[in-house]
Amino acid sequence: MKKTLVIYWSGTGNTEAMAGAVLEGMKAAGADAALLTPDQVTPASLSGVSSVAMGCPAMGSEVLEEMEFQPMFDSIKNQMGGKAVGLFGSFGWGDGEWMRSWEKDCDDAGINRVCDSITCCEAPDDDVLAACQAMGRKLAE
Ligand SMILES: Cc1cc2nc3c(=O)[nH]c(=O)nc-3n(C[C@H](O)[C@H](O)[C@H](O)COP(=O)(O)O)c2cc1C
Repeated sequence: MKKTLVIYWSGTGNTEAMAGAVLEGMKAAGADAALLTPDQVTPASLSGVSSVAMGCPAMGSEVLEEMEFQPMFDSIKNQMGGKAVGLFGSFGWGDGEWMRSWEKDCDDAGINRVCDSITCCEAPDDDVLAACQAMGRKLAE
């Protein structure tokens, strides 16, 4: 059974709803899948994990959430080699710049992004939740 993770930060629940749908997809595909917030992530969390979905909304000025998520991401980004990764998150008024920057940061760190990133404006609708479930299934393949 594949071991997978969803790691997310959410202030008002929009990215949390996306994370829940990714987790559902992983479980539906038979993975041993867990949902973690940044405070729950340690280097040991990644041990034996083959795929990781990470979710964070656009915060600050088109950046990741800076108090919890960004430090957690910085602490693990060099341990993601060999893992399949997907990114997701909600935004409000921008054009998705935060996600493009995050993708570049991942690519520069050699992280293997295997799915198109999923973004949505504010709360995810049914189509977005279905796409999140599909991301989870793909990461559990
Ligand atoms: C402090 C703060 C900064 C934000 N900065 C941005 C931003 O730079 N660009 C953007 O599109 N949305 C921005 N937003 C809007 C959030 O990304 C949006 O409300 C999102 O749905 C929140 O997701 P969450 O419910 O998972 O916390 C910001 C929201 C807050 C509270």
